[in-house]
Order: sequence, then C-alpha cells, then structure tokens
Amino acid sequence: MNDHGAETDFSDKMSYGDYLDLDRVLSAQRPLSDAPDEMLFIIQHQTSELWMKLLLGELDNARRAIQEDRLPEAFKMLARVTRIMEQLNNQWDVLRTMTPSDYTTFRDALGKSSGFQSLQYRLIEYALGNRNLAMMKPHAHVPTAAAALQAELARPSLYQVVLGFAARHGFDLPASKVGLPAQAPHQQDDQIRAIWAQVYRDTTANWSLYQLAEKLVDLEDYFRRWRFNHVTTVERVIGFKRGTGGTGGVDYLKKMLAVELFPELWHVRTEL
Ligand code: HEM
Ligand SMILES: N[C@@H](CC(=O)c1ccccc1NC=O)C(=O)O
Repeated sequence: MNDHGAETDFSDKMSYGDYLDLDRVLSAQRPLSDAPDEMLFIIQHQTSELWMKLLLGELDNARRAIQEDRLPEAFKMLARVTRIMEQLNNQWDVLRTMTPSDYTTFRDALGKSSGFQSLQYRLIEYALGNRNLAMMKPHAHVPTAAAALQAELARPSLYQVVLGFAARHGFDLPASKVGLPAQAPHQQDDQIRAIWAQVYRDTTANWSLYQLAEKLVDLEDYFRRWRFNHVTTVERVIGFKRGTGGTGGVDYLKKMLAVELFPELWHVRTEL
C-alpha cells in the first residue's frame, strides 16, 4: 500500500475535521420535509451566510483602515469584499436548477421564515449605508441580534468613512454629513456629488480618493448583481406569489433594485 507518507494516526492529534469542526458544521442541515431539494436550499443559504460572515469582517477592517488613512490595506480588503460578492453571485446558478415543482414540495414547511430576516444581510446593508430602521423589527425578539444592529448603527457606514477621508484631505464637507453615524438610508447630496466631480476631473491630483471611489462603484456593481440574481431566481421559482416573509415578493424585490448605496458616485458620471 502506498500512502505517500501521509499521516494516518490521529488518535492523539488534531485532524482536518477537528480543526474545521466539521461534526458541527455538517450536522447543522436539518430538512423539515422529505423533499430532495430542501438540502440544496439549506446548503445554499448556509454557505451564503458563511460568506456574509467573512464579508462583514472585511467591511469592518476596511472601515478601520480608511479611518486610519491606511488606504493600500483598505483597497485589498474592499477587493476581497467584491470577490466574495462575486462568489455569492455565482452560487445562484446552483439554486436555479430547482424548479417551481421542486420548491413547492417543501415551501409550506418554511412557514413565515424568509431571507428578509437574515441578520447578517441586514448588517451588510447597514454597514454599506442603507440604514432603513424598519428592517430592525424582525430582530426585536432576539436581544443579541437587536444589539448587533444597534452597534452597527452606532458606527459610521463605509460611505461615511470614505467621505470622512475626503474631509480630512482637503475637501469641504460639513461635519453634519460625515460626523455622526447615519440613522437613515443615505440620500443623494449635491455637495457630495460636487466633490466627486472634482476628484474625477483631476484624477492625478486626487489619486487616492479616485481609487477609493472606483472600489465603491465596483462593490455596488456586484451588490446590484446579487439583487438582480435574487429577484430573477425568485421570479423563476415562485412567480409573483407573496413572500413567506409577508412582502409582495418579486414586486418588493424589484423596488429594492432601485436602491442606490453610493448615489453621488453614479450621478456624477452624467457630468463628466
Ligand atoms: C428559491 C429561492 C428563494 C426564494 C423563492 C426567495 C424569495 C424571497 C422573497 C419573496 C423575499 C421577499 C421577502 C419575503 O416576503 O419573503 C426574499 C427576501 C430575501 N431573500 Fe430570498 N429567496 C430565495 C433565495 C434566497 C437565498 C439563496 C438567499 C441568500 C441568503 C436569500 C436571501 C434573501 C434576503 C437577504 C432577502 C431580503 C432582501 C431585502 O430585504 O432587500 N434568498 N427572498
Ligand atoms: N421568501 C421565500 C422563502 C425563502 O426563500 C426562504 C425561507 C427561509 C429561509 C430563507 C429563505 N430564503 C430567502 O428568502 C418564499 O417566499 O418562498
């Protein structure tokens, strides 16, 4: 027998499964029905949540790096955030193999549960600046979840941190726009758009902010693709049924396609 010299006795050593805690990870899939596709559905969501966990950590690190003027590090972290979103986007192709006939065999078992109640998803939206406080309600019954959302609201969003960088580096932005952590979705602002116009008109003089702006545009571009892939998958699988979470379903998700995380970065392009 040729075992290529591989270690085989793990009776007193840490193995692959030990390190990754696979007993717990792989026993956390508990389908509620006999429908074959429920396992696909569960794994699709669990892997998405794992990637979201990594994404949230990178967003935290990136915000801290920008606040401390460590831009090259922030660029690396934001590039990773976007690559994680790309990973999430590619996952939809697996779920799209599930037809309406497959899904309806277990949809009732889901009750009122829905991705609408994803804490990590909401934290990502809040971290990016889409701070719709009404979205906290489904988390009110879980004190740790409500506290995590409150803690996020006590921090400046990624966009605010970027605008704070601009304010520290010679751009005229009142403290009211970059100081206190936002408590509502960011609204398009003429003064902010004027700053981006200055940056994009002289990229050499404003190279760091220009690079930062393009990283944000990249991030929002991939985030929009996620929303679009989601709503297209939903339409394919449940048509125009109401969502289990209580919204209008596709109608609600289509409205969310219009959300602009960094509106001035898109609108400034009309002026360039
Ligand atoms: C067949 C698959 C899916 C269907 C039919 C579906 C359906 C829906 C619907 C109808 C909503 C609106 C809320 C409601 O009333 O329920 C929603 C929201 C949501 N779903 Fe899904 N979904 C699917 C897969 C996924 C996957 C794989 C994820 C990944 C984590 C996900 C995450 C979310 C999130 C985060 C929201 C809230 C979006 C927002 O508020 O903007 N969904 N989904
Ligand atoms: N809202 C979906 C159900 C759903 O997709 C779902 C249910 C439980 C856990 C995650 C889900 N995914 C995304 O919303 C529906 O209306 O069919």
